[in-house]
Amino acid sequence: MARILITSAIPYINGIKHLGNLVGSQLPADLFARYHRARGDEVMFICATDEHGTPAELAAAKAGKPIAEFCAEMHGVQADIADQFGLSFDHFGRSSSPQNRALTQHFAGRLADAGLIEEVNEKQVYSNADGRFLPDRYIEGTCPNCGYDKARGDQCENCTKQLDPTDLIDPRSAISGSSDLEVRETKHLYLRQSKLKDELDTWINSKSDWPILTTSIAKKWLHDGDGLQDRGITRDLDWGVPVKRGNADWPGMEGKVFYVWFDAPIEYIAATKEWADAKGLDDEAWQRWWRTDKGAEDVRYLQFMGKDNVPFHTLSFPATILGSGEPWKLVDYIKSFNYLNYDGGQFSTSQGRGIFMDQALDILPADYWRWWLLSHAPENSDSEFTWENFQTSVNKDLADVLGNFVSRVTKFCRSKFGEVVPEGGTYGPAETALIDTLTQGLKTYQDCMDRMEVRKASTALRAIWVAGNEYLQAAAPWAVFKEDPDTAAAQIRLSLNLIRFYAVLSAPFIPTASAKMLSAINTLDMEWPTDVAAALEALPAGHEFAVPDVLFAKISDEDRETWQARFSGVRD
Ligand SMILES: Nc1ncnc2c1ncn2[C@@H]1O[C@H](COP(=O)(O)OP(=O)(O)OP(=O)(O)O)[C@@H](O)[C@H]1O
Ligand SMILES: [Zn+2]
Repeated sequence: MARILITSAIPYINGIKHLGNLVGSQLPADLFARYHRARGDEVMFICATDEHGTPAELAAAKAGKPIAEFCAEMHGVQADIADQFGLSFDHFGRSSSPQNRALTQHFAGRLADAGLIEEVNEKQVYSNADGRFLPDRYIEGTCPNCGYDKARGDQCENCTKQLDPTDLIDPRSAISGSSDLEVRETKHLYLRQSKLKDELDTWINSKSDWPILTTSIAKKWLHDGDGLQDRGITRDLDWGVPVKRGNADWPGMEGKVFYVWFDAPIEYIAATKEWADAKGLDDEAWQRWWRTDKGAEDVRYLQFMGKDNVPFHTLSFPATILGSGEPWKLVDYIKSFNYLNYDGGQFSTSQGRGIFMDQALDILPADYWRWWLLSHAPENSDSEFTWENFQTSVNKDLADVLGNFVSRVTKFCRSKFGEVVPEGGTYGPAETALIDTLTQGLKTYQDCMDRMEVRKASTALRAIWVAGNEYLQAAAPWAVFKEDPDTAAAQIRLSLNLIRFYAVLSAPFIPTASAKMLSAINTLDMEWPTDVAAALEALPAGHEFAVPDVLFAKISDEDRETWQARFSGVRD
């Protein structure tokens, strides 16, 4: 039994996530958490909400709520939707937790002691009307390059030129619109990542099995231009982890907080402590996942995220861990994703474009989405959600192949033998051939899952479903029954057992349908098959079952058109 630690990139708190966010982080993480549990591994699956930073403050202000209240509420909303999507976190924490506050301050203290933090005096734009420093992207003005009048202080969206806020003509606050701005001196802490460059480079180079997307992004940041840059890890904000050096105050840093990207990955660890605390367990319970001096040396740690998160997970967070000089567990494998696009454009939270998790569940159960998203995961390139493709995939894979098999077998059995696994007959060459095909198919499926190839795994699983359908079609028990009911009984006995086999193998992808299949087939036996022939005898003759309701309804052209129209605009 292996021990597998899995973390999903933590979703930002400012709103409900779209399907791109889901397939780029939480959903594939859940797929592998479920798979490893099914294989008998001990799994710790951690996610949380990412709650600090200016966008959260602005979202709270827009909602007319104090920030702490807003975050608590949104955490509840996200937790509930995650649950409805079947995301099987062991703990869904909050980066604003006291555990994360303490641990973030602890890491900062260790890094400072190791000489890896530099105090830098900077000039930054202060808005008198807003009573706060403005992050670069909250300063708007006219682009000196192209004249676009809504250029941001970090970049002009129109001509893509990288800017400094002081480059803007007629700068104003993007929050209040006020042009009463001034440049003030302020002090910030920088993480001296450049000092760890060689160590990080060696570590990345040792990861020859990582997705190219992951290592190429890491290497670009390590080597392009002047190489790995030091990174500001503090901000002049109210909402965040107060800057402290361990337990001690940090002179000159009063009233400042750590930058959200410093504390967010630390929350993976802190959330595991939240889990232990919530269960009334001692520190040993979470440290055995995270401290190599306390039992974590045999843990395999997998991270999941979209491509924009890769630099922080390949460089900044490892710099924090390595720089601390303490025996914290480093990630073993980073599964990163390209982007899922929506119907000819991008998903966008700020513009409300695309399908959001709550809306998706409003129209169809989670498994329809899970199947489509995972079987079209943007692994090797960006991929695109279109309603046509979604309709085709659901109707063909789920309704015609898997759903139809379950329905035909159970209904035929009920009509000829009753709702009980029939006895009599023996298996012949067709059954032996099927078992061979399934044995090969199972191996392929496991290999893909073990290599963490999501799309290929879905293809392999589908091929396993198809094999059963083809067998049933060729065996034709409905025709055989008239002449030779015993042989038909053997065919149906095998097919009913296949339903259990399918439920077990499919559970990581479509857990709800899988549970429905198991409940119809009336068994709690979810043992992962090692020997296909034996697995197909789990339900003996005489075992009772019930014909389930329709597993997957087909999507009609009318539904597709209605939904396409409904989701063509922006959400309010
Ligand atoms: N279109 C997308 N396809 C796949 N993954 C995505 C997509 N957009 C964001 N992600 C990933 O989703 C995860 C959660 O993202 P987060 O909540 O931080 O939102 P975000 O990156 O700000 O996205 P958005 O700006 O669309 O809200 C991250 O790992 C991110 O890389
Ligand atoms: Zn411009």
